[in-house]
Amino acid sequence: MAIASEDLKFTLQEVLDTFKSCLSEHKEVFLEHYVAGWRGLVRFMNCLGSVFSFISKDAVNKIQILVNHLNGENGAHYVTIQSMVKYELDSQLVDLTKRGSFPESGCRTLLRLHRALRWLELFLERLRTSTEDSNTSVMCSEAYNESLAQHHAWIIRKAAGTAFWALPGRATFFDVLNVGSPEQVMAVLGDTLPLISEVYKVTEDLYAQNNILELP
Ligand SMILES: CCCCCCCCCCCCC/C=C/[C@@H](O)[C@H](COP(=O)(O)O)NC(=O)CCCCCCCCCCCCCCC
Repeated sequence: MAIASEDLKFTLQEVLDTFKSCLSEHKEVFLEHYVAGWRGLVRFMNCLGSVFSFISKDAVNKIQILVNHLNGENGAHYVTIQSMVKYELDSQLVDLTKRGSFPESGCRTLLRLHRALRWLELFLERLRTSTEDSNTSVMCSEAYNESLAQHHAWIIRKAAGTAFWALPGRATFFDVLNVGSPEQVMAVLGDTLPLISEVYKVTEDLYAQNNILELP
């Protein structure tokens, strides 16, 4: 499976690099790189098996909505998350209290990925501090229950919970990451996590300031 391994190696490095290039010096988040980071994550998730495909389908769908905004005629307003929020709110392109005319607004679409980024942060932090006998399914569901689950209906929580049990064990998971020894995996996670946390925090603050953390 040399090709799959190469692919994974590339993906992890890509995730690291894209999250690195997400933030401008003024702490703006470039949407193009944010989306690229998600593409890398999804590619990685696809290698974990087809039980995750209902999750990656939703992520891909949301990534595509954002790419369409970026490439659309108003693309210039979508260069950063900050400019997107300002443009969509000023132009009243966001459903604020109930779903209506703008089911594909950039603001509500990105919010879903943003919440998933919190799951990722919690999961990777658990992975980084795990020991040989830690269980990836448990780490994954704990991270999920502390974050995304609160925003999901019962049926989605149930499906996600079932999929988590199909995750490979820690040793296999680390092999699949293909960065080298467990120590090297820990080091890469240690490099990646602060970048992801920072992007998460900047986005969270922006959404809080604009009072759009609960968009329908
Ligand atoms: C590693 C195993 C992957 C576990 C992923 C944990 C997240 C579980 C999410 C379950 C989502 C189920 C699909 C449907 C979701 C939607 O209902 C729901 C709401 O959308 P709506 O308001 O438009 O209706 N959508 C969402 O919340 C967005 C979910 C996006 C999930 C993306 C997950 C990507 C995970 C990437 C894993 C990479 C691991 C990398 C390790 C180095």
